[in-house]
Amino acid sequence: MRVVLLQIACPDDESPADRGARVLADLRGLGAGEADLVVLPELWRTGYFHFDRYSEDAEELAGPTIGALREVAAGRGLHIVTGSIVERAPGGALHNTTALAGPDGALLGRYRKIHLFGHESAEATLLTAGEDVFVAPTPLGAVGLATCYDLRFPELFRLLVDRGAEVVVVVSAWPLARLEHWELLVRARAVENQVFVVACNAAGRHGGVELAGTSLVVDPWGTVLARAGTGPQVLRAVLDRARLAAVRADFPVLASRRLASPDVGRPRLM
Ligand SMILES: O=C(O)CCC(=O)C(=O)O
Repeated sequence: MRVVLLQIACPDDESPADRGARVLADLRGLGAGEADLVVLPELWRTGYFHFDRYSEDAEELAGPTIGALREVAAGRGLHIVTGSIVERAPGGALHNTTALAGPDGALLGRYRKIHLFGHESAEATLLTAGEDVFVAPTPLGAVGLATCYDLRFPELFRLLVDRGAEVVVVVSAWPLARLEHWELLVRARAVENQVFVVACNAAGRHGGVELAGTSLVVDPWGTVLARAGTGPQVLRAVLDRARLAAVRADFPVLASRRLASPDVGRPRLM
């Protein structure tokens, strides 16, 4: 599987509409056969730290941003993890929502960020948390989705693996101030779950926050297959599905789990 990550900057002086047009042009410019899966970061159109724009920028899942990305997916015959939008749900609630589009333009599903971020962030007060984990079977392997702060919650990733995920795509707007955590957590989630982790971050500065960039593609052994710099960048990697099977067969850690087994009672508290 050839993956392409668009590590996008969201500068304050670029409107969401202009950014949308720029990113669509970049996507349409991808060479034929260059990618099987393209990934965009978290709230790339609005800019994660532009909390004042969340409400005016919110769209339905069937709105123009996801619609345009689905058209590109169909036109180029590739899967796209759309990065997230501020989704206005039918009942009016706002969510941080990422969609997966298939190579025929079909919407294969959507993931609403479960762990909303509240540290120096208004996200947790403006948005409503999702409740459902997301894994979709694709010809490329089973793809699970997670969003940024979710990285700090290993139980979510274990659930994704229990549901068959082979590749977990994490869309992010992770600040530079915690770059060390980002690298550590992306690799840890890959190693402990023996999955590929494709972590696409935003770059540059917006809303007064410097983002980390440093998008990463990590294999199920924890080996970094590709790492971006801190600026805007297109990052490429090739995922070999056989590698996942080999790691799990040669070093079957997941088979040693005790607390998930119905044969093991509740752990005793000492
Ligand atoms: O957990 C962190 O340090 C960053 C989280 C974040 O920026 C987000 O969830 O958007």
